[in-house]
Amino acid sequence: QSPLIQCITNFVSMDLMANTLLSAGASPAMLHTLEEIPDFTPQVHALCLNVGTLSADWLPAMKLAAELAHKSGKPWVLDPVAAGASGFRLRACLELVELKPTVIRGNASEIIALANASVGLTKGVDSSHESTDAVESAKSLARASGAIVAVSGAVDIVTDGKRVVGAHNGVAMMTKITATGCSVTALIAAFVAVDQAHALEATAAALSLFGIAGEMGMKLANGPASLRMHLIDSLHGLDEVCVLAHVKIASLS
Ligand SMILES: Nc1ncnc2c1ncn2[C@@H]1O[C@H](COP(=O)(O)OP(=O)(O)O)[C@@H](O)[C@H]1O
Ligand SMILES: Cc1ncsc1CCOP(=O)(O)O
Ligand SMILES: [Mg+2]
Repeated sequence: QSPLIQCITNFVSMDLMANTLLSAGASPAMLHTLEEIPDFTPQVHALCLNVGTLSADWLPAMKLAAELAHKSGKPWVLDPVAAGASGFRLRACLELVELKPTVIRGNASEIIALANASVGLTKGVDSSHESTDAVESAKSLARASGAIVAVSGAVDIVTDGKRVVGAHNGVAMMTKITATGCSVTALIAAFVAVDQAHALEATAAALSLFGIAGEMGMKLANGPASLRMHLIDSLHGLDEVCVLAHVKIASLS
């Protein structure tokens, strides 16, 4: 279906995120100017908001885009990068959560910070927790927000507040490439755009597929830089037979 995905994202991630969407068959558009949002956002199939390099002047565009997506029945996905790193960032993330994201995807430390509304000891954009440490936080955030919540890590956890699913694909080397988390959030937006009625399943499938591409890519890679290239090539080359042979999604609840 090649869904059109609007991404308002951090400067670090723009290239890898756009290439991830293209290699998966979606159409990325990195449009973030406030003046363009009223014309453009109602036309997209899904929206991805990412606060990685947030500054105050970007926030009104993010909020307007989220409101328009919600109003026009389009899914939108939030990546609360480094949510617990500062009061400014945490407040911005909490305000965005109020605007009804379809999915929230973060690493474990981000989901714990958001669920507890707490600023604290952080490693910035990286996680200092395992995804399994964040299951209860993810469930309570899902219940409080109405969003599907995904926690990435060695096991990617996806919950709607009741059901909990684990996607077990991926390789640890993916954490050594900047913006893989951002990019899988955008991939989730593309998957949810195609199957909005099954947002939990679409989220788990996107995480699993990205992980499978990482596993395939790792067979050809020598380190993070070559994995970045082979991850994109592998994502582009995935077919149904390969996905069905490697997908590892299991119920955890
Ligand atoms: N230990 C791991 N083993 C396998 N895959 C991992 C591991 N840690 C993270 N990943 C994968 O790397 C990608 C980025 O996740 P993560 O590093 O948690 O996000 P972020 O970059 O936002 O912190 C995801 O696809 C995730 O499944
Ligand atoms: C390094 C960095 N700094 C601000 S945003 C960003 C990218 C984070 O990407 P990811 O969360 O996917 O690791
Ligand atoms: Mg991240």
